[in-house]
Amino acid sequence: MQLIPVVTVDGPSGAGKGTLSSLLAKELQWHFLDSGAIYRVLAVAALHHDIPVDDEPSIVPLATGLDVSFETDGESSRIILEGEDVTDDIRTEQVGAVASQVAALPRVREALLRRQRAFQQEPGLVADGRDMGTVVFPDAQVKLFLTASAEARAERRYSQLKDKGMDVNIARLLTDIKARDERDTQRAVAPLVPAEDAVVIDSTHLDITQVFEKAMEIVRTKVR
Ligand SMILES: Nc1ncnc2c1ncn2[C@@H]1O[C@H](COP(=O)(O)OP(=O)(O)OP(=O)(O)O)[C@@H](O)[C@H]1O
Ligand SMILES: Nc1ccn([C@@H]2O[C@H](COP(=O)(O)O)[C@@H](O)[C@H]2O)c(=O)n1
Repeated sequence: MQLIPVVTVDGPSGAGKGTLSSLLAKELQWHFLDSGAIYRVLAVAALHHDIPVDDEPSIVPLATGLDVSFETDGESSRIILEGEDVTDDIRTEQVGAVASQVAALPRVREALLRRQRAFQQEPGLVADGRDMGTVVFPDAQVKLFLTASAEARAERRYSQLKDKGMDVNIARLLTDIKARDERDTQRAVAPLVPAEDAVVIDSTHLDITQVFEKAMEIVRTKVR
């Protein structure tokens, strides 16, 4: 049986995983899984339902029955949670921080596994996250680990949020990024770590096109 090919892109917050993964998915004409969006939607659901972020027994059923749909219409895609469009709401730094707390709960991660694996569909999948190559798709044909210095990532996030007209402070962003790195790398289950067979790309001094070309070079050698 021919396995449906998967390219995983893991790495810390703001490294450019989403940007790279969507470019790869477009180039290959494959599906795209933004697994962070699932954790972010769960964080918003917990906030909506007034569930404390460390209340694992209440968040597990919420994760299992999460009423979310990812609606794509040509170039644009919307995320609908319990009938409400949360596409923009999930992208705030506050929701990112809550998502990383919820994501540290082992049974919550377990509850979201099947939902993520369901994205592996013909003709292939590009999966973006923290544990795509280590836990969710351990048999992926290509595993990339995209990183960059915390300072470069904070600057990128600063420009991104400024462009959206948001009032942001770079020192605060750097502190938040370091706190998220600490939580994501130190958690007991599925910590952020490169898979043993991952190729590490440090994008600190690379622009988006250079990262994309490097990644495509690796993909071409492994996927036919
Ligand atoms: N190599 C790069 N050089 C400069 N800017 C970049 C590069 N890669 C991505 N960016 C910019 O950095 C910002 C963050 O990128 P992106 O959202 O892809 O990161 P991410 O790793 O998916 O973050 P998160 O895990 O928090 O979702 C975006 O504004 C993107 O355009
Ligand atoms: N596979 C994943 C993806 C995400 N997380 C956690 O969710 C937070 C938000 O993710 P973004 O990629 O959208 O920034 C992130 O900080 C992780 O804590 C995860 O654990 N596993």
